[in-house]
Amino acid sequence: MESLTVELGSRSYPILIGDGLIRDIGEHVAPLLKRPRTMIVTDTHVADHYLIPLGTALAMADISFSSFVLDPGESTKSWAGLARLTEWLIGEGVERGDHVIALGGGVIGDLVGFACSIVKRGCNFIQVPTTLLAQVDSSVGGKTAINVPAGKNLIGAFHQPALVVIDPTTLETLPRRELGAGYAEVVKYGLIDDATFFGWCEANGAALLAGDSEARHKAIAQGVAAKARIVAADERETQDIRALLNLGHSFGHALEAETGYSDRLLHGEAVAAGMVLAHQFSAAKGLCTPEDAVRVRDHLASVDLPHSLASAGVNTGGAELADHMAHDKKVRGGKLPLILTRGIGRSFVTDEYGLDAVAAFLDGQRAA
Ligand SMILES: NC(=O)c1ccc[n+]([C@@H]2O[C@H](COP(=O)([O-])OP(=O)(O)OC[C@H]3O[C@@H](n4cnc5c(N)ncnc54)[C@H](O)[C@@H]3O)[C@@H](O)[C@H]2O)c1
Ligand SMILES: O=C(O)C(=O)C[C@@H](O)[C@H](O)[C@H](O)COP(=O)(O)O
Ligand SMILES: [Zn+2]
Repeated sequence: MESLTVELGSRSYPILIGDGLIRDIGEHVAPLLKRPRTMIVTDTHVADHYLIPLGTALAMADISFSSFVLDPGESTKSWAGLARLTEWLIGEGVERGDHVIALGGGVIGDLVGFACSIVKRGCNFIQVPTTLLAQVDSSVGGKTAINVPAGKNLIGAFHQPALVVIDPTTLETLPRRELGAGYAEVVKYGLIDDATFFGWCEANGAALLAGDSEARHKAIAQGVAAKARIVAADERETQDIRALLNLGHSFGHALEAETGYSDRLLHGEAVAAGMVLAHQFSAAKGLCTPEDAVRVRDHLASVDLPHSLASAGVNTGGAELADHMAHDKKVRGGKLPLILTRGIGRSFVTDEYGLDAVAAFLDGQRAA
């Protein structure tokens, strides 16, 4: 088992990574609990595979539990999902000192984290991520949220988990399309500030997606370490450091809004197309070379991820897409900071370009 810490002073927490860890989770959870009781929240797909193993591991550590199983998919990350979950937690008699377990992908993690930030003005939660996306990204860092019609994650809170337990073997049951969506967030770490890791992705991405456990392990360990480092440096995204984790997201969230947060375009798929657009926009402004943008597009295309407006299934005008972007949480003084790049692994934040420029660029991409 590997262990690293998200260094946040009194709110620091460990991330444990190990094959089969879900079956030994009791020994890691028990020391945190004020009473030998917990609540597991998951979705139907994940419950089919992992609710019994997790429950058995807790029972072996003399921890009693109840469980709540939600519908899978992005629509659960909503006011309705939040209402159902918070009412269930209160009905279960959740106490502030309790630790609720979020077992699942980013949807369950974001929803449970947000519910735990507000129920009884805050209780603890533990992330047990079961998608590649959640293992390399969403389970760490404490961004919690639901979606609303105006935009992605617009209602939420920063609320850090008390523990993250990553069992990479859970990815063996994850559908290939979901694995690909998570892979986009893996590639993101290379594009932010680690050109060597992007090169590793080009060489090893296909093997990872075909089930190579060594490649999977390297990607998770590398991704989670990068995320822990960035979150520790700028927990609340106030210093243009954590904002780098939004590479591809201003464009991507607009694509998700356009496709109705539906199965038509998964979050990671939207991020893949968004990262290509961010590189193409940077190239159009002379910030990076056209070859850099081509390299990013070609790699994402080679693993069957969306890499253009057309392959993301979006044919909307630039102005409408830019309207979605105006709701971005990073907007300050009416300006949207964009994550652009000076080359592979050289991303930076700038508010030099207005939404008009973005809209005109997107119209050009639509026609391309
Ligand atoms: N908080 C953050 O920092 C952060 C970071 C990135 C993404 N996100 C959010 O995460 C969400 C996307 O998360 P996701 O990609 O994990 O999707 P998800 O949670 O919807 O899970 C994807 C699908 O896979 C199923 N599934 C999960 N684990 C499985 C397993 N091991 N075996 C079989 N099926 C399994 C789920 O039931 C679901 O149908 C988005 O809402 C996005 O905004 C948050
Ligand atoms: O943890 C972060 O910070 C991220 O930006 C990670 C992103 O992958 C994630 O999708 C995040 O939810 C997007 O940021 P948001 O602030 O727009 O919700
Ligand atoms: Zn994301």
